[in-house]
Amino acid sequence: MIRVEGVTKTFDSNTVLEDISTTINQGEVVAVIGPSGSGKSTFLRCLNLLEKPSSGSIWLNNSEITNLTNKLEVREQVGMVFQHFHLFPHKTVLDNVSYAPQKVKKLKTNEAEETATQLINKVGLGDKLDAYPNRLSGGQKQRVAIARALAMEPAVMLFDEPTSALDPEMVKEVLDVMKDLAQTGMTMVVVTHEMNFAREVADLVLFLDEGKLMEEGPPTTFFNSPTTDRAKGFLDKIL
Ligand SMILES: Nc1ncnc2c1ncn2[C@@H]1O[C@H](COP(=O)(O)OP(=O)(O)OP(=O)(O)O)[C@@H](O)[C@H]1O
Repeated sequence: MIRVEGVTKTFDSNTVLEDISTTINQGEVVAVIGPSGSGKSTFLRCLNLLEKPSSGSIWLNNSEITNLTNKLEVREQVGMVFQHFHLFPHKTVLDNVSYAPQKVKKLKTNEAEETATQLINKVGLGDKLDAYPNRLSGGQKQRVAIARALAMEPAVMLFDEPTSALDPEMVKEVLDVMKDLAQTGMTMVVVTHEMNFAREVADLVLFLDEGKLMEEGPPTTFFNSPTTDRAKGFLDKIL
């Protein structure tokens, strides 16, 4: 579904990703793990062209997207959830979720609102349809952000440290929504520091260090028998 071939990303003279190649198959949940500054977010942002690779190519469903000028086409297919929610502050929960399908997919208001309501119910916020973001907790905001991304019916969902800005008691409610989503067969790429999520939910772990893809494999292999000193050192520090 997503193929990454020899992707390198350089900011000025700083090489942040170096010759990354991997394949993310349909329905797979991929956890991207690594120390701070290892390039995880940049890798994720290359997948939906928020960052353009300096070299190499990205393929989505066998079409190369690396040089597409119409990035909207990619964003429709690849949803993204950020650490800091980015909800529209002056729109209600319902309007936040139904806005893009009306604007971009040209859905009629009632159609968009019907789908949005279903998604908002699914993330457990059916009683907050008319609430504004400033009345929601961080965990609730993030669940709205997930519903909003899903409203575009993406083929792939990217999550960039979706629980890092949350108070600890709200982390679980967001991870639970993500687990449910994984069970529906959604293809998901998740940059995360939540090792239990990676262990329990991911099909594949990508371990990045200093911009290099150092290890790639199922979580049991990565967590139980990492092969590189870098991964061993990282796991020793955090587990
Ligand atoms: N737009 C940018 N311009 C210049 N340098 C950048 C830019 N974005 C990221 N970088 C640099 O790229 C490197 C990797 O950053 P990135 O955010 O991808 O790492 P990360 O592994 O996600 O880190 P963290 O876990 O701390 O979020 C860092 O040195 C960062 O300063």
